Amino acid sequence: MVHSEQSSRTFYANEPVLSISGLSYCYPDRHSVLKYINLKVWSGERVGVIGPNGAGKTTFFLLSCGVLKPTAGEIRLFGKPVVPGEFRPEVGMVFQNPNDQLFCPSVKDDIAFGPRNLGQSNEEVDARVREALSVTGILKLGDRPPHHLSGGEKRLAAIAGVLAMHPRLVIYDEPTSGLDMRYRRRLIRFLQASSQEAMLIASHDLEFILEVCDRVVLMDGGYIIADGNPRDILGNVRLMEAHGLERPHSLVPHAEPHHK
Ligand SMILES: Nc1ncnc2c1ncn2[C@@H]1O[C@H](COP(=O)(O)OP(=O)(O)OP(=O)(O)O)[C@@H](O)[C@H]1O
Repeated sequence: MVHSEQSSRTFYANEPVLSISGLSYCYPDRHSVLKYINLKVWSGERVGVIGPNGAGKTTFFLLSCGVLKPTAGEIRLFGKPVVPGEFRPEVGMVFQNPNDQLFCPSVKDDIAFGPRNLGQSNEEVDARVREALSVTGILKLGDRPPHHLSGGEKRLAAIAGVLAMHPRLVIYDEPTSGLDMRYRRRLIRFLQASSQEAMLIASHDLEFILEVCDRVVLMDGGYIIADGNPRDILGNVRLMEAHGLERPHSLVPHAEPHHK
């Protein structure tokens, strides 16, 4: 495995946010999709998870938040084992398709749904809804029906719904898919400014990963192939090409000679 200790930020924490050891998973109709994964995510880290189609990224996320049950191995969130099916408000997942997450008559109701189910008071629920609308920059959308929103607006509404739960780990699956340049840029700024929670972000948009993440994990064939500094991993042409990926354009040296 390629490993780089270098990171653009320093983290201070005794206990990992997420600790995964010996994690393996097989879908009922398939041989193994994840093979003995070990990983620790620390407080405040923004970890990009990259890899070709079918590498196992989404499966890994569904296991991390207790939607799927590991075939082998252990997952701990803040030191406590993840029990499949058990609700853990410390972790929130933003699904690839926001339609999977939005189901209430208004955006505000959707955002309120989680905190209300946590048993928060009406005042606290209202405060969290306002805060989530504000940090995601969608205050004007609060009263709109989610199914009338554009794809980009829906994505921000789905993120707001997750943030209203005050999670300490947020998992984003392909957050830029379907976003135009303006919404993509808004999302980048928002994620760069988010320092409270740790993040796991799967994306094929490698320029986005470079802008947002301070650590990258490269997965392929159910294995973690590399784990380290985003520029070291994404700039490693041989490594990237060996796993069906391309070095992002912004990491191509300007002085590189043209091939004839
Ligand atoms: N419900 C399922 N039942 C059986 N096999 C599945 C199921 N979901 C995913 N798989 C298989 O597991 C493997 C990993 O899929 P997964 O969605 O985790 O990959 P991924 O890295 O997220 O891919 P992508 O980048 O295309 O989203 C793939 O071969 C996929 O076909």
